[in-house]
Amino acid sequence: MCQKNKFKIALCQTLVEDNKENNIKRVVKLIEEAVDNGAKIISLGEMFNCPYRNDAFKIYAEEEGKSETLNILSSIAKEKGVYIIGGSVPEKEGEKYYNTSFVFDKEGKIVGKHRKVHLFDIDIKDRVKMKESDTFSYGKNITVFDTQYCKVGIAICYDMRFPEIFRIMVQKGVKLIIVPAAFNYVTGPAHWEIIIRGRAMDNQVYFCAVSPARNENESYLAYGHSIICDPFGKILGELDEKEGILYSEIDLDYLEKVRSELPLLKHRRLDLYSVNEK
Ligand SMILES: NC(=O)CC(=O)C(=O)O
Repeated sequence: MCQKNKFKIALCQTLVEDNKENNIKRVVKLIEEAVDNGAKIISLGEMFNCPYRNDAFKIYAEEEGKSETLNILSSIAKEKGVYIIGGSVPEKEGEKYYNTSFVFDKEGKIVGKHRKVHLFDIDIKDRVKMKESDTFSYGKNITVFDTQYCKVGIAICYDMRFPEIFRIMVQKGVKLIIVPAAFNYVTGPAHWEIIIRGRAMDNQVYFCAVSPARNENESYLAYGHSIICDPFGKILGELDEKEGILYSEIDLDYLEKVRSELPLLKHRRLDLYSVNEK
């Protein structure tokens, strides 16, 4: 029996190739396996149906309401009675494109939609270059939604580097944060784990980051290493770079214990923190 304050989460780290149908087939297979293993909230990685390349985003983009990918996720969420965090997909709306995560509840309804708010425009010389803003427009919202278990916050990849949005999520009552993300072979080893442990520990939340698996035939080499960290900053599990599913129990009683024993959120000096920054 699933208690409301303890439940199993599954992070599906799938390989992404230049073939949408195959990408979706892989995702469906792993979601079904996660359901069979008792997961109640299941998340996919950033760009799970499309290679992480500017020249692919517009070709793979779909519109909400007419999207084959979203229809499939909605049907499985409903059929299996689970929440699905639909990683992210290239979304088209009018003339604009977004890197968007759609969230489905147990009835298959969209209950959350996050458009990446910080676009990944970087140039680490001779190693990794990406300019998402060549294709995507900026999202404008911080995204939280309710589940039967707790409030959940969603961000996408590069958003993870900006701590302000997670503190706002926590002020809104979030206890679990899920970030579909595709760090790479350079920034992953350097920053992935330290960011995730820091965000989990400062905000005293469960923090999950879900990557695609690494595809050595692609130009962008994803880091993989999907990970779950508890509210004390302890890593509960981490994959390597290959396809797989990471499971963990989320224990909201433990979260309350951490918050009451080490009351960081209560000890904040809100009178000191505001700055007029341009
Ligand atoms: N891919 C991203 O959006 C971010 C990333 O790889 C990083 O911040 O590093």
